Amino acid sequence: MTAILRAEGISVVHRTRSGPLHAVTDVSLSLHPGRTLALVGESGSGKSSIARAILHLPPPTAGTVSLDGTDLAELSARELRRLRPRIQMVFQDPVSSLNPRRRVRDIVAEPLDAHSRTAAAPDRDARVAELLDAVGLPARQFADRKPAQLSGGQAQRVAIARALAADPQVLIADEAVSALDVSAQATVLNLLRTLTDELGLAGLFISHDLGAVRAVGDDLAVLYLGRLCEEGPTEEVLAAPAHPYTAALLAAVPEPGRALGDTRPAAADPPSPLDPPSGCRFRTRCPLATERCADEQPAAKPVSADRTVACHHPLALA
Ligand SMILES: Nc1ncnc2c1ncn2[C@@H]1O[C@H](COP(=O)(O)OP(=O)(O)OP(=O)(O)O)[C@@H](O)[C@H]1O
Repeated sequence: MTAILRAEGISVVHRTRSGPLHAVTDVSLSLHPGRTLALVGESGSGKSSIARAILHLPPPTAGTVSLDGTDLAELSARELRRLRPRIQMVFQDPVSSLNPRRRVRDIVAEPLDAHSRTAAAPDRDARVAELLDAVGLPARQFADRKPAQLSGGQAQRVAIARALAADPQVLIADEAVSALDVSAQATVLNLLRTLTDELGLAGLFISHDLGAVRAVGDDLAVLYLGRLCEEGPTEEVLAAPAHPYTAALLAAVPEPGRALGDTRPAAADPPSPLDPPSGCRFRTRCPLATERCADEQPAAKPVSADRTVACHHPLALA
């Protein structure tokens, strides 16, 4: 299967007053039409930094991002501006991402207006109605509302309709359901799933919540302190995690060490990306860590046909 978007070996280093902060290190991801990759990790693990690097906002410090075979680094500023709408993003806080003074019909039409793709007003209205329909908001009822007259879930669906108006190939949802109540979460997760299936979009679903990931991601990539721990089909990874960190996340307890039946106290907080541990970044919280883990960064290795893990002591697959 050919990927529509490839990020290869990307690193993101933020300059801070305390020195360089390694938010993302040597991460590779591929997104495929009609599939969604869920990227999961704790707060600060570098998820949003990856999303911004994919859009070249700004470009990654190292590595390449290519869309449909085009390396974004080879484009002029103008070409990049023209290509960027092919990758649309939906953010965590739907209400603040919508202009409070505009009506839903004008918000959804923003990408159409920007590119003057639809000349006549009736065409614009018809397209807006179609897009609102696609996200389950009947135009008759919603087109004239303002953001304040929408629930959080409805506002998020308007943001998704606006993203679709740009006719994207890739849809990135960055914590797009985290701020919603449980039933709105389910609606938006189902919608994202349907849209990738029906429109053949390639999805990147970013979340700290494994429950949400289970509902939407075909494939799962687990991020810890800026590095990928493991990757593979979501159901397989969740049924039998190969990386101790994934196992700890799944056990859903605050102390990963305890989740694995270890009695040593795990480090209370994840280490700082200003001074990440040597070798494997998870080793300071990992009950299976040995000296080798401190000395040597584990490379990503295949553990089955379509799964990889970066660990010196991977858990046995059932
Ligand atoms: N512009 C910036 N300047 C300096 N440091 C930054 C910047 N943006 C992010 N960081 C740092 O980079 C690391 C990764 O942040 P990022 O926002 O990518 O993580 P995240 O997984 O998306 O977390 P969250 O879910 O909390 O947003 C964090 O330590 C963060 O403090």
